[in-house]
This record gives sequence, C-alpha cells and structure tokens, in this order.
Amino acid sequence: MTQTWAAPSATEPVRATVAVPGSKSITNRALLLAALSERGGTLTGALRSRDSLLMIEALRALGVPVDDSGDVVVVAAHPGPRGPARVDCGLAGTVMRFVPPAAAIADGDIGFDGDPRARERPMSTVLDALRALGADIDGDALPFTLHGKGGLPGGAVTIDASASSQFVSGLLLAGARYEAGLTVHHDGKPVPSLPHIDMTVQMLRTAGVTVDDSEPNTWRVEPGPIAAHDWVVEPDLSNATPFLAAAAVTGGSVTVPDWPAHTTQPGDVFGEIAAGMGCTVTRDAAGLTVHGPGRLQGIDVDLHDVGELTPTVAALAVLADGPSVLRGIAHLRGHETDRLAALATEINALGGGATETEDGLAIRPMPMHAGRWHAYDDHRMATAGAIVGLAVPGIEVDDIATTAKTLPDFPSMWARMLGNQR
Ligand SMILES: O=C(O)C1=C[C@@H](OP(=O)(O)O)[C@@H](O)[C@H](O)C1
Ligand SMILES: C=C(OP(=O)(O)O)C(=O)O
Repeated sequence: MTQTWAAPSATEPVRATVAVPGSKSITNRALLLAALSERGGTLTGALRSRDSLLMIEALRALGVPVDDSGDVVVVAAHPGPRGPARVDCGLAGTVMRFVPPAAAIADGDIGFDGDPRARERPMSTVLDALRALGADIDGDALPFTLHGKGGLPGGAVTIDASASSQFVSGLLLAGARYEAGLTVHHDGKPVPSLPHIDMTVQMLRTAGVTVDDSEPNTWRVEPGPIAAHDWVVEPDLSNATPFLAAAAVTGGSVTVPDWPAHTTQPGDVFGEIAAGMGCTVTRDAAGLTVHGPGRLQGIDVDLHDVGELTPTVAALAVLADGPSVLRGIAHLRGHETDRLAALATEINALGGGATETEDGLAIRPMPMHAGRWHAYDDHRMATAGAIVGLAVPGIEVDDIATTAKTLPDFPSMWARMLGNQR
C-alpha cells in the first residue's frame, strides 16, 4: 500500500544521534550462509525489513528452519535446502541473485517470481552461469523454474558481471557446496560494487570456506562444508546516509553510533564524500559524526564502487552551491528502478537541474519548489525525497512506505531526528 508523506522541512540545523538497524547486505548473506551450513547459525542485530523477511521466507520455503521470533534470529541444524518450493523475491536483488545458486543443490522444482519490476532486473547472467555449472533451469528472468537434482557439479564459469556484483556474490556464496567447488571469472566492463564482493569473500572465510581472490576478476571457492557461525550484524551504513545528509544540508550535526572501525559496507565511503562537499566528519567512540558546513559544495565523484549511495549524494548535490558530476553508475539503470532516469525526472520536475549522462548524472543546483516527489517503489528514491524536503518546503513523497524494503521505521526515525515525533 502506498502512503503519501509530507516531507518535513528543517527550520533549524538538525542535531541528533540516530542508531540505524542492521545491514541488509550482511543480514541476507548471513541468513543464506546459515541455510547452507548444515549446523545453521545465529544472527544478532539482524535487519527486519521487507528484503530480509523475503530472504527468511525463501529459506523457509526451501525447508530451512528459521526462527525470527526473538531478538536473535536462529537457524537450527537442518539437512540443507530442499524442493519443491516457490520463492517470492519481491524486489530484492539479494534474494533473486543469491537464492537460486543455493537452491541449485536442492532437489525438486523450485519456482521463483517477484514484483513486476523484479521481472525486468538483470538476471540471465546468474541463470546462464548455473546452467553452465550443471543446473536445469527454464527461463532467463523472473519468473523461472529451477529443476533441482539434489546437487550441482560446479567447476569453472566465465560471466559478464558488469551489470551487478550480485551475480558474482550469489554464485560464490553457494560455490563451496558444489561438488567441484567453483571458479568464477569475470570478462567484461569493470564489475560495480566491488566492496560487496569483498563482503562476500570475508563472510565466506569467516564461515570456514577457502576463497582465493588473489587474481583480479577471478574468484575460486574450494568445495567443503560451510561452518555454523554466530553473526553479529553491523548497522546499515547506506541507510545511515540520509540521516547524516540531514546534518550536511542544514548545517547541523548527526552522529550514527556503532559505526564499525573496519567494514566492507559501501556506506563507509559516505564520510569522504561528505567531507568532499565541505562537511567536517569525525569518527570516535560516539560513532561517525557529520557536521554540515554553512554552504555545501558540489562534487565530482565516481560512485562505481558505492552505487547504493547515489540517491543520497544526488539529493545533496541539488542543494549544494556549485555543480556536481556523479560518475561510474550506468548499472543503476537496473536497480529497484532506473535510478538515473528517476533522479533526473524528479529533480527537474521540482525546478532543479539534472541531466543524465552515459554513466551517471550532471547536477546544477537551481532553486527548487514544492511538489510531488515520486519514489518509483525505490526505498532510496523515497529517502532522497526526504533529504530534499528538509531544504525545500512543500515536498510530498508519493510512497514513503516503500522505505520498508530496508528501513520500515524510516518515517518515525526521521521525525525523531527532527525532534517533532507526533
Ligand atoms: O551484494 C549486495 O548486498 C549488494 C550489491 C550491490 O548491487 P549491484 O552490484 O547490483 O549494484 C548493491 O547496490 C546492493 O544494494 C546490495
Ligand atoms: C540496489 C539495491 O538493492 P538490491 O539489493 O535489491 O539490489 C539497493 O538497496 O540500493
């Protein structure tokens, strides 16, 4: 159900401490690894949102016992994924790209489908790779059916992962459970979001899997069991960025506690981006703090590795003093929506100056006016509208409920941050 939301404008500098829930990317990897470990595992600090519930339901459909009724999510010992099953991927890239490689070791027919937009998101690379590794699959996009044979030979496969790092991550997460393990070689334009592949490799190693990533564009996963692990999920640093942006836009100061000292999450880079736009950024025992400047500067930045941050950075760019260029993000056209088209359309409709380039956005700050900001079923479009609304009175986000994909409490967190929760 959609929900129109009057974005509150800030009448004074925002000063707040905002604790954000667990990382979507870490939660869904930890759930999947627990499902592939016959001894299960636990998650402390797991995200509870549409994307993580879709992952939990997908694993349950595959016979994996997941108990999410308490603070700690518990995946009990189990004999491994099994079919037949139906899996709803919603609009979650981590479900549609991570679950099929895991389901390929199950037996029985496993049908996958998702939201209408999910049927348009790039998927054939994973399905072709699984076929090359021995799987029997009907279809090249959602909906498709995997005819499980109770195991997969595995081996070596070459893919073009330039449209999404999730193609590589999905295969690697399950690769240890293939008979011959897995070698994935990427051949094509550079893979985006490489930190997310590093996250996959690190988490596999934590679960006792041997991974060789010493050669660029090639990843080798040795066959073997995946160990049970008690995962502690870091806060979602990408979801932290709209709150930090509120400080940047209003000349205030926002702290996100429990910011990890070392992390593979792309949101970590936001500190550098905010500093590049004139903010002062500090990291200390309190967490990461962004202090906004009197006037925000434009920025020329390559977001290829951290594409998830684009909607937040674009929202900051429209409110800056000078022009900005956001590069390296052509692959965002295949995200929850075509994010480049969506951002350019919404910014221009409200008087701003945004142009789509071949691989990103050029943004010229211009006075913006009140109006409707469309979210396109995209949680990060919705939060970008909230950021713009802090500085431009009268912005209405047409569907704030879409933030439930990764941050169901967004409206009340935003209100609390602004100190005006009703
Ligand atoms: O592996 C992951 O958890 C993710 C990888 C990235 O996908 P792309 O490489 O498709 O951008 C990122 O944008 C997405 O939000 C989460
Ligand atoms: C691209 C994103 O999500 P997904 O995991 O669905 O690809 C995102 O959260 O910005």
